[in-house]
Amino acid sequence: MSLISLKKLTIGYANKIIGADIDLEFEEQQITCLLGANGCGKTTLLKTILSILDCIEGEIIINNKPHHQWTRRELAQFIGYVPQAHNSIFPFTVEEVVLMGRTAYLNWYSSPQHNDKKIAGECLATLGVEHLKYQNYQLLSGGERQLVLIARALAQQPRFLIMDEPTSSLDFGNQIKVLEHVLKLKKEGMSILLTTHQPSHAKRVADKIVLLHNGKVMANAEPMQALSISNLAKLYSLDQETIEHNLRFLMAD
Ligand SMILES: Nc1ncnc2c1ncn2[C@@H]1O[C@H](COP(=O)(O)OP(=O)(O)OP(=O)(O)O)[C@@H](O)[C@H]1O
Repeated sequence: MSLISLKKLTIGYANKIIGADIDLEFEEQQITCLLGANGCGKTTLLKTILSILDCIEGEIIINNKPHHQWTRRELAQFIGYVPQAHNSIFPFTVEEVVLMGRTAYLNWYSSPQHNDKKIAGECLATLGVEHLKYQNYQLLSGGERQLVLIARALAQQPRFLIMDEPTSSLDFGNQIKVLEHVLKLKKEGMSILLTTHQPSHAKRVADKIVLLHNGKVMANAEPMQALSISNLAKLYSLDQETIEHNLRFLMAD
């Protein structure tokens, strides 16, 4: 079953179209990886699905309901979001940042309860960063922040998880831990859409790979088919020999 459908979507900003004619289906309990060159519009697409940005044309159907019929609260319970790691303006503790993931389940007048704190603690423990709980989020390293933002999205307990370059600041061990965790979440029933600049990461976890190029979906297929040498060469504007030569060193097989 398709959890999210994008129909003839045009995405972008005022006076600036970034992508058009985007037709995609995100299935239940599947991992989709979105790849494309810097600036091709991956984050713009994610933010449009999340209703952070309005779509210029077309339609987004979420769980059989047009996205404009969803309230912010309903959407936050359905879709979790891991943005690219960023600084916080206020000196929140790590626990407070993760508890923000529980906001969708709180009334406007209520503060997080014991159960919310328990869930936040469990999410931090799952990612191996429970020891950071009372630290100032602003003082964490980029990789630590990234793990905390994943914990915050897990605290949302969403059905669909959107992750924008979730492994970009992580050391090799934590990259593997996050990829393993993504596979575990899928096993538990979650659907995931993530962007990455690492074809090997996409190959490791994806059921389906979407390549975004020049504002269009260039490929939407199973990993082996999507990650062909000719597709990668076109996507990253390199010749096929250079891609082939380097993949021998960079990919596992
Ligand atoms: N608020 C904005 N207003 C106008 N243009 C923007 C805005 N935000 C981003 N852009 C432009 O939209 C284009 C797509 O940006 P986007 O962040 O979606 O790319 P991306 O594929 O996620 O890039 P990267 O891989 O480098 O993170 C870029 O040319 C960027 O400069």
